[in-house]
Amino acid sequence: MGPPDAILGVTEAFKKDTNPKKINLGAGAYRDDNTQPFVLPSVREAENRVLSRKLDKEYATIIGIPEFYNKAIELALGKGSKRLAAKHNVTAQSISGTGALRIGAAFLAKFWQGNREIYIPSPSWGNHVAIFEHAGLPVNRYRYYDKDTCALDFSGLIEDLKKIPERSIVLLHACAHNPTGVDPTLEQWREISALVKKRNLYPFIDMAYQGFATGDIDRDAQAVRTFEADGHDFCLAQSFAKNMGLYGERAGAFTVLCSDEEEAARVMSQVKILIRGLYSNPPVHGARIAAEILNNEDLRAQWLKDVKLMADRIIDVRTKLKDNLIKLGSSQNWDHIVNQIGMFCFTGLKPEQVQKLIKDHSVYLTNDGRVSMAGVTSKNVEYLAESIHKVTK
Ligand SMILES: Cc1ncc(COP(=O)(O)O)c(CN[C@@H](CCC(=O)O)C(=O)O)c1O
Repeated sequence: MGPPDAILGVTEAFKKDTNPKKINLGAGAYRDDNTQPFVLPSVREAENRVLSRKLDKEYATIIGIPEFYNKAIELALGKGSKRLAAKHNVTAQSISGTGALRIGAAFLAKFWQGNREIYIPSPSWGNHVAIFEHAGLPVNRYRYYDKDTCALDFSGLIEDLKKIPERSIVLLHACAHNPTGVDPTLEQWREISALVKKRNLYPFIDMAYQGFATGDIDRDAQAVRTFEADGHDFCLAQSFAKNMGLYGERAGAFTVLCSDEEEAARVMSQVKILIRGLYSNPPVHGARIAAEILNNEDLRAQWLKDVKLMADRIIDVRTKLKDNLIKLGSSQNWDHIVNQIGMFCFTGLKPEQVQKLIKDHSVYLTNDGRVSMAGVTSKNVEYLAESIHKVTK
């Protein structure tokens, strides 16, 4: 019997709890201030428009719906991208962000001729290890988080990037790092990019939260655009689960940024062969909704308002949680709750404290102390602060 998933298993345990005060801070899925799932108004309207066209249910192409994947990569690189204009990108629709990572893992496992290891941050999203190991790529780590300061361990990151064997693959979170909520500054991204170039490392950028970190889709893409501007070739995984709330629709995109159009044509041929053998072709409905938003200015404008509303609510409850902990007289420094960004807060709670929160207070979070801030609301934040205070004083 295998163990429950470290992240998705938290929600299963939460559902079984009968305590009316229970709080689910497990899976990184946005909730409104009433802890309800939120279907973005832009998504509802886009879906209505798609349905009104009474489209067929035929297979998409192996690489999906062009109106979706062409706009997805443009969202990431920006309308002025020189590499897009030069057709250096190989972009395919994927089964959300996980699927994009999996195509990339399969592609690199088959064709990468450099050092056949991928280095991911310590810590990283729990599923990264399984995705790359299932594809046959050994996973190693580089330092990323300083648990004493609850902030980026930039010197450790740089030191490790200097030691990683040349031509290794390096996984980078574009924004809203999961689970720490700690991102490099733009200046630090520039240093990371220069070092990755100098050490001849190959970047695989995971952008699962574009727009969700700051509420600004361009600002959240700065790391990706810095790497493009610096001339890197790289893989990119995009998810529209969080920033469009299309969790169950599985809308994502996978890109390989190649050296030239000719290489892109060869890479595209191989990506198609891999996808065909993995799942043949992707689901159409979610991609049609996302395409409707990305191709229609009125819906895109509404979407930008929707994604900012989500990001702003998260930022608001971060402040409320910290203020409540201070009001309770907590002696701990909780600055990191407001300094961290995106869906998650890496609280610093130890596993034994997490277990007490779950067992004694019905507050559910992952064992590493990660809190999905989306589960915090103006109604439960006081109870949450009291519970955290009781297990940390
Ligand atoms: C960094 C990162 N990459 C990729 C994904 C995959 O997202 P897709 O849904 O496949 O587009 C997630 C989702 N992580 C969230 C959601 C639950 C999960 O899949 O673990 C989380 O960490 O709670 C993520 O945090």
